[in-house]
Amino acid sequence: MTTGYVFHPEYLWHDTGTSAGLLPADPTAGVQPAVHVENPDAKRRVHELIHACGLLGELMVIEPRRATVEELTRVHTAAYVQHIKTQSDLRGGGGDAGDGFSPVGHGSYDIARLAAGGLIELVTAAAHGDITNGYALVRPPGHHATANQGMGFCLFNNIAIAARHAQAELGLARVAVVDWDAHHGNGTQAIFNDDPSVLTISLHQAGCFPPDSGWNHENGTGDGTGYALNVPLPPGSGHAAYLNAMHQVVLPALDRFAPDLILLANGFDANVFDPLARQMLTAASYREMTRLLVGAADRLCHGRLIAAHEGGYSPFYTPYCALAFLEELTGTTTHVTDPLAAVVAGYTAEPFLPHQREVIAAAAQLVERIS
Ligand SMILES: O=C(CCC1CCCC1)NO
Ligand SMILES: [Zn+2]
Repeated sequence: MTTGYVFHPEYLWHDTGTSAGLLPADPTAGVQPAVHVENPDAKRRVHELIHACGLLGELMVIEPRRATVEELTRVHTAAYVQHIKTQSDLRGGGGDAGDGFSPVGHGSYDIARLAAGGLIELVTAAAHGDITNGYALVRPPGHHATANQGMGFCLFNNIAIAARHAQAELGLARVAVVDWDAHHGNGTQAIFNDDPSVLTISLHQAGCFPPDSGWNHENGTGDGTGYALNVPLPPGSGHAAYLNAMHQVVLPALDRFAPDLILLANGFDANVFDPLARQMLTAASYREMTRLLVGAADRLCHGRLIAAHEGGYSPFYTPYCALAFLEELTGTTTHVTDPLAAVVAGYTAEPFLPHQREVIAAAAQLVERIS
């Protein structure tokens, strides 16, 4: 079993500026400049930990390439692609992808193409049997980007572009997208909303971002009815709720859909220390969730599970969540264990609460619409 790995220094050069964490600085309005929350640090530290603990040596490094405009426009409008390029050409950066929350630095167009191209190279390697599964540690993230709008730090929808490439070029007709980033995978859902060949399943903190998005009734439209599932978990949801959602919704949906490829929008921002959400997952939670997803991929599609890094903003804890994920993906262990496991042990003990059970049951009822 071989796990592919995509990383590139340019991903760290996507410049999100000195916005005050989330918003452009505005000193006269009292909005102080600050390093943007979607900055390279957490991702750099993930890569450094993978390297320092020796796991990098277990991975097949796959070189990314820049996605072509043709590959981008399988998902995005030509006008939007051009918008990102125009914003990226601004000397000194300061551009935005469309919602005021998604900085486009000088040169970010080519970096975002390299992120999407990294996913394309991984799914290609999996389709050719060169790797079983893989992980693309990319910036900028993608799962909020719709066909014509950047959103939530996302420029191009890396996962959606890879899904369309897999269908168009690699003969992988049925693609399942699981999104366990803390925020709703609205962009991916919108892109495939009327398409039964792509199943989207999003587990996220209810109503966190985008506002008023990712509710149970969002179940696909037209021919795609039944092929979008949402599990809007209440704030404070942790191990028990997420593992129940995996068992009651994600795995049964994947079994019914019988995908040729599983893509994972792999955000780690549902972790207990993340500044942009209020969930309580730990490295141990990600380990168990990954174990289940790897099992489903082995059962359904020759192990073909390709993950794209999305959110995850705690520079000190995200690396341990990512390492736990990668150890399960590769079927190996390293000498590094979560040094905060004892600190968060009580968090994982939170009970599975009725209001969480209700959300999961509502999503589980929709699974039978999948055929
Ligand atoms: O991690 C993210 C980005 C969420 C933020 C975007 C603006 C406020 C919350 N999306 O998955
Ligand atoms: Zn997120």
